[in-house]
Amino acid sequence: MFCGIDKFKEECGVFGIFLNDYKDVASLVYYGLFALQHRGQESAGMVIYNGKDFYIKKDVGLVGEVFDENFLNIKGFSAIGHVRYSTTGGNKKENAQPLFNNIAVAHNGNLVNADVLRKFLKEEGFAFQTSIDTEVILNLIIRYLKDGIEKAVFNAVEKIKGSYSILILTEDKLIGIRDPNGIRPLCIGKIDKGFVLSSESCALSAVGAEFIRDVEPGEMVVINKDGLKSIKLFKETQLRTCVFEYIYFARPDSVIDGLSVYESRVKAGIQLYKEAPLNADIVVGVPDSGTFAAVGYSQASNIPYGIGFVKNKYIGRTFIEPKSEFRDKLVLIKLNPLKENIFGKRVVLVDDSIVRGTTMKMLVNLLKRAGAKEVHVRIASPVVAYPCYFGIDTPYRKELIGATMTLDQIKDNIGADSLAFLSIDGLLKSLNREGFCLGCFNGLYPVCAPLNIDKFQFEREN
Ligand SMILES: O=P(O)(O)OC[C@H]1O[C@H](OP(=O)(O)OP(=O)(O)O)[C@H](O)[C@@H]1O
Ligand SMILES: NC(=O)CC[C@H](N)C(=O)O
Ligand code: SF4
Ligand SMILES: [Mg+2]
Repeated sequence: MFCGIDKFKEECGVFGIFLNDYKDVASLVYYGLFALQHRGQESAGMVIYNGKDFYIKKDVGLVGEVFDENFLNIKGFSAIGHVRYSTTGGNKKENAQPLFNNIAVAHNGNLVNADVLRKFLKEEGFAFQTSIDTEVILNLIIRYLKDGIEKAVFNAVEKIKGSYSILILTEDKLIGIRDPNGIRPLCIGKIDKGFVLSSESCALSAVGAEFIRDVEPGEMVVINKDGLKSIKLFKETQLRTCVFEYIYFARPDSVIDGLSVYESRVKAGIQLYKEAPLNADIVVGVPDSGTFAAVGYSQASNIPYGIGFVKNKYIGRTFIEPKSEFRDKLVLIKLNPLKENIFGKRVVLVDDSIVRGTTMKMLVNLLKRAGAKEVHVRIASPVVAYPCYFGIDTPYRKELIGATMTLDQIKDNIGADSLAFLSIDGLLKSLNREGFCLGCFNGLYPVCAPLNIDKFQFEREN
């Protein structure tokens, strides 16, 4: 798959629908998952309920590859779907979500105490079919199911720690839960005589649903034929949305917890100019996610924005990575500099983030070879110096360029004429509110993070 773990990987996306009519729920979830494809490209899956039976389809691959016409023609009342980027447990068919055992569960996030709970459940006789943390959630719910699904969910979330936006599908209910810190997004939409739950609002538009609101941190929403009810699962909650959703992960046409992702990126670019101004001839953004901050930097500086790179639009994230000496040069087939705009110019090169620094090093080099007189790098987020434990597959700390080098060393390493990152204060100013997880920038996480993290910890047990 694309690039191995050499940068922050996306997370997962969940999408669910509950209708009072017997309709094409499979197609609707398919469209929803398509709109969330950027959140996970390893595997996809869906569970449909037609009033009598559950139908399940999941596999490794993209949304467009996993579901066939026969499956998508199944009609029903409700369905949930998932796109996965693995954080606990490898990328294989058994680990694809939703998980199913009379109820279906789809999870975005990562548990930090899955190991203890898995051991506890195994001692109680629960069998595990997968090596993912999500199965702990499913088995905990099943353990308490005799008291009814709502009570079972309540008891299960009391035990799990970490980040989770979860969808649960039963014969008569669609349930959505967001962890007490609201680390991963989840929102509610209205469609015909029913409701939609989605990781991001961009997927609501894809099915013609109308955005109602975000699920609150620590809230459970239960949807059935009588409508939607809300239950508070925790006494104490706080909003700590992952700030990287705004910086890089989420689609720019989504609005998360009241903030437009697009606007937050443009504003980060404006703030970046205020903190690190300079004179130059052209502002260039790194496609895709660096583009918006570049527009902001250009607006604030009055330096014209120009296209600096042409991106090969067929380079999906499923690009097979050849195990060859050219591995490091993958970016060359993704982005090609536009000499006409670059030659002889002082360029401000803006990207949303630097993780390992491999992308930026090559892009600076490409611009210089295309005749740029100077290349000044501006990054619209602070230095990533700590890993993430909450649903992002991060490189180890020693592989983060910001954890091992000073600013000057990074500048020299990537070959830039100057380099500046947005400060944490500046980032918060551009977002214009508080209530974020900033763990990968300051090492302070909303939930105690484990000392050792091993994505494949359960692989060896099965
Ligand atoms: O420092 P690095 O480890 O090289 O990673 C940082 C780069 O990775 C991301 O882009 P990515 O290529 O994943 O996707 P994009 O096209 O959506 O921006 C991010 O936007 C940076 O450009
Ligand atoms: N990226 C995610 O949200 C992953 C969800 C879950 N931890 C898994 O590995 O499947
Ligand atoms: S550590 Fe970083 S990537 Fe992980 S949830 Fe917090 S802000 Fe997001
Ligand atoms: Mg990028």
